[in-house]
Amino acid sequence: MKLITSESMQKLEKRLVESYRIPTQLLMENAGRNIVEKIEGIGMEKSWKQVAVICGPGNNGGDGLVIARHLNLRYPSLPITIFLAGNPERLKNDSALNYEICQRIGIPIQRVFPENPLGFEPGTLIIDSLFGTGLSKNVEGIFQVVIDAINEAKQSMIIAVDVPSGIDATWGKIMGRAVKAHHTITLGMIKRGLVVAPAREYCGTIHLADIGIPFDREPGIVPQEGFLITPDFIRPFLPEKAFLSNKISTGVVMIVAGSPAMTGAGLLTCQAAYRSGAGMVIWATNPQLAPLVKTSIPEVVSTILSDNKNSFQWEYLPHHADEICKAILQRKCRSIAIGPGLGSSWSSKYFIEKVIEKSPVKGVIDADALNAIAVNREFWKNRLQGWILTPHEGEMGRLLNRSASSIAENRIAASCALSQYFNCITVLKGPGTIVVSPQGEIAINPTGNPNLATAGSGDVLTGIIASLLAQGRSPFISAVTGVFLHGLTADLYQKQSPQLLASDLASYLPYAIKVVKNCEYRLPIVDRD
Ligand SMILES: NC(=O)C1=CN([C@@H]2O[C@H](COP(=O)(O)OP(=O)(O)OC[C@H]3O[C@@H](n4cnc5c(N)ncnc54)[C@H](O)[C@@H]3O)[C@@H](O)[C@H]2O)[C@@H](O)CC1
Ligand SMILES: Nc1ncnc2c1ncn2[C@@H]1O[C@H](COP(=O)(O)OP(=O)(O)O)[C@@H](O)[C@H]1O
Ligand SMILES: [K+]
Repeated sequence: MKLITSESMQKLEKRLVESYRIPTQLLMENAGRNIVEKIEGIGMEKSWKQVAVICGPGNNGGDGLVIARHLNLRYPSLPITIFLAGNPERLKNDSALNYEICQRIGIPIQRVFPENPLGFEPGTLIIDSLFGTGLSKNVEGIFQVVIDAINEAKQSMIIAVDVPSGIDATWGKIMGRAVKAHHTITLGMIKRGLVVAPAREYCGTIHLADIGIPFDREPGIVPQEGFLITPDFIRPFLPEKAFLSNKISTGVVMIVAGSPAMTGAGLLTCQAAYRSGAGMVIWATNPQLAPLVKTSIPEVVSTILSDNKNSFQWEYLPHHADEICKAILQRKCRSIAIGPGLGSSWSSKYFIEKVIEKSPVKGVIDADALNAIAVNREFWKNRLQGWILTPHEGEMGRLLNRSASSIAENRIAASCALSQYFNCITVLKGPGTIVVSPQGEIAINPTGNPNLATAGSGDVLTGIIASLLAQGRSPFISAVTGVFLHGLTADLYQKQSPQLLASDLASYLPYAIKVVKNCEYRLPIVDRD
């Protein structure tokens, strides 16, 4: 499902208004009335004491004025007040017209001044029409006061019109302050910034309302600025074993993960690779771990790396890289996953770099392997074409030589920067995982929940993506399909149990695959009814 930026939405509307000759007044009317219809589906079964429609200085405020009028028509006994933040004399065109209509109808309008701050009594339905896609700078002064008052309202429901005010609808940034809505009814198309963190948390449930423009009639003119991953999109790329397939033709994965202190990382990665359809999983393991591998996952084939004769504790050494490259060829591996639980010693860093440099196949670079790349980032610039990097914000910060908090502020921009720098596919993990290609394709994942914040869940993701790669999917498609399935597994599991372990995730994965295959899953965040 296509996502759109604020700039493109405004341009597109202008263009379609011209080509279809739909007056903008009609669009605002459609927007307001269709939003009222959605509001009726969402929140009118409760008997609200009053409705507060908070209107700002632009067209988003104009939508609010139309909403107030239609609510007033449908619920004549419900007290409705319009709170206007801004000077009514400076309202323009359609907003000015709707302001006048509301005045003439006699809907109470209260102008908001800094000296008489807003407060909402419990039981208020609040419609946030302060800012939409036209927000152009950080929210300050009276607007900040209004947003704080909305967020402090008790026993109320907050419904944001188009976007929660204070959100940058292109990048998903919080512009100083933002309304924390229970529902967001977005107009025409889903704005890209709504579905990524940190903004996603401010949107509540996202609904789509139409404004009377046939956006989908001319898909060619809607720019490619990102898409939301959907079950329909990933369905053709799910694991599928052909009638004549054998374990090699299905796909062989090489896993380079785990160490004596972090065995679980390797086990989870291997398990996830099998559960997502790989024909054979090879684990490059060390002599100390080999017996454990056999008992934990009997299906795993191990390539036992040579013993370190002179050292008490086994560790990864650069010459092990040659052994792995040899095994990749011998075993006909089609992808590699490297990183989880490898440790951060200098010898493991050299080893990791050597594997990535010499490996005959490409794949997923995660965890300790990301940190090894980060230490030598200038060397790796532009050299990771075809590889998939799966950092969380901390790892991404190290890779870009920036703080994790600056990554968190604008996750899409950071992901694009990483893909550009290393020429790689980027998977920035976290709520609303982002997948970006060096060509600028941007995919946002709607699945997943905070139960995934558990040790080892990233290792499972690495195994899934590497497995899909081995099954012949392209790197971008493997990443997109992998993050969706990983998050969906957690969402489905949550219905059965509030606690998720990474090993549950690996075991439950086939169920998520089945649910998508059988078209049994609908995205919960978008209500198209
Ligand atoms: N363009 C169209 O044809 C349609 C637009 N619609 C609505 O129009 C909205 C976009 O309208 P606008 O472009 O007028 O934008 P907004 O209504 O989001 O706000 C823009 C206004 O706010 C001011 N402003 C921006 N950031 C500010 C800040 N931080 N502090 C103080 N003032 C600030 C601007 O100077 C401008 O006056 C959409 O979100 C949607 O709700 C709908 O009515 C449907 C049709
Ligand atoms: N709050 C959250 N909401 C959704 N997904 C989350 C959340 N927290 C973590 N995740 C997901 O869980 C996984 C965690 O991976 P990672 O940080 O590498 O953990 P680990 O190294 O312990 O395996 C990622 O796929 C991430 O997207
Ligand atoms: K708004």
